[in-house]
Amino acid sequence: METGIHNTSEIGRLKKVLLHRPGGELENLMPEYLERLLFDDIPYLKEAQREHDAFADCLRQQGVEVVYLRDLVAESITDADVRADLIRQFLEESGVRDDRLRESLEDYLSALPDKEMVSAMMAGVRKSQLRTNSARLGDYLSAAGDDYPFAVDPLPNLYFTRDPFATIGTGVSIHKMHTATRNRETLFGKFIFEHHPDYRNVPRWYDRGETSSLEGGDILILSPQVLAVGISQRTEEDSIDALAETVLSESKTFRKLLAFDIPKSRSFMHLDTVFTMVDRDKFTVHPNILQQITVFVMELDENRKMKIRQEDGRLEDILKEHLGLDRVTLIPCGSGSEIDAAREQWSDGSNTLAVGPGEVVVYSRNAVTNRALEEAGIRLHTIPSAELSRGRGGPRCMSMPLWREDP
Ligand SMILES: NC(=O)NCCC[C@H](N)C(=O)O
Repeated sequence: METGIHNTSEIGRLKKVLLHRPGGELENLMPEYLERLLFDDIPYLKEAQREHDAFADCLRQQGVEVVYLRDLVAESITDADVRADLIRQFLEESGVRDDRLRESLEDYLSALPDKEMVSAMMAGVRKSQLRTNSARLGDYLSAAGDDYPFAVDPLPNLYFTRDPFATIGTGVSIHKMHTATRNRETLFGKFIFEHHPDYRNVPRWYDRGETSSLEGGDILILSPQVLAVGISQRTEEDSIDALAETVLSESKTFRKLLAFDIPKSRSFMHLDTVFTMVDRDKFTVHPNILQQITVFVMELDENRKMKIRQEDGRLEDILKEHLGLDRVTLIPCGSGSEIDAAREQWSDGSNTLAVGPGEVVVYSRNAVTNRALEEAGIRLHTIPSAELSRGRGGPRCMSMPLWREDP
């Protein structure tokens, strides 16, 4: 049972991982609000949970300890003050302004045991769940005259535990997210890393109070010395400057940060939607963006001043040089077919989770890419993916390593 954080690569043997089993938040998705909530479709919850359980079982079979976000948050509620603080901040960040509504929500949440309360926060609260509780609130709701059905919005993207915070080395970066809907998720990270007995003392590389956005899907740990971070739709250059400054000067091992400038678009929202590491010298990549990636190298010089230079040349050669490898193989999503590449990248064909060097978890639906990975000598653990993939994230997006062996 490891405590604390140890994550020095993408491919070291995975020992402990954080997941979130999708819950009631998916049953609070409505067609009119999908875009704002970053979904393209509404997954069928029961099936999504079955698929997610298969993912967790697959990881356990590989010797990985699986912990769940809801449990870590509940275990962070170490006393009544922490609990009251969590409720207060949650309602404030959920935009609850009216006193009557806030009181009613406080009553509703306070009456629940810790785990159920956390699940209720994650699921969101329908106004209809409150109406019967209080006549005073009923008056407010009918007077307010707005027909928006939620008192508190759901957090449907929580099962993508990769994004709101990220473990790097022995520390954590807690993120300011690009969108308001996902920014609320990071409050759970704040409470875990402030109060959970196993995690409260870990170093902090970035914080949710920063002014520019950074999301975990953009952060890849290529080696104990080299980080890669995407400049993407979700992660801004200023955040990378700040992260580089802290990690390169304060962490024990990291010496370089490679900033990957990728196209800013919904389908390529994070670096890990187009590029993941599958072995010491092998990567899967979406071929359509290879020509559009620019890599910048960030390093501290002998006076501890940040130096940034742009790399020219092929991605393989840049990776070879900075990782000290003799050769690098890029395995294209879609295996050379433009059509399969586009279709399978949309369903996260390039978003693999390594459980050890050369061994990755992938979605079953991406058959063309999966065959290419096998032909390149990668061992696959395939998981079902009809419903989970509707949220636009794959096995890497759905997991946050807490402990990996060194590569
Ligand atoms: N690392 C990732 O790429 N995560 C996938 C996040 C999907 C989610 N619907 C989002 O748009 O943020």
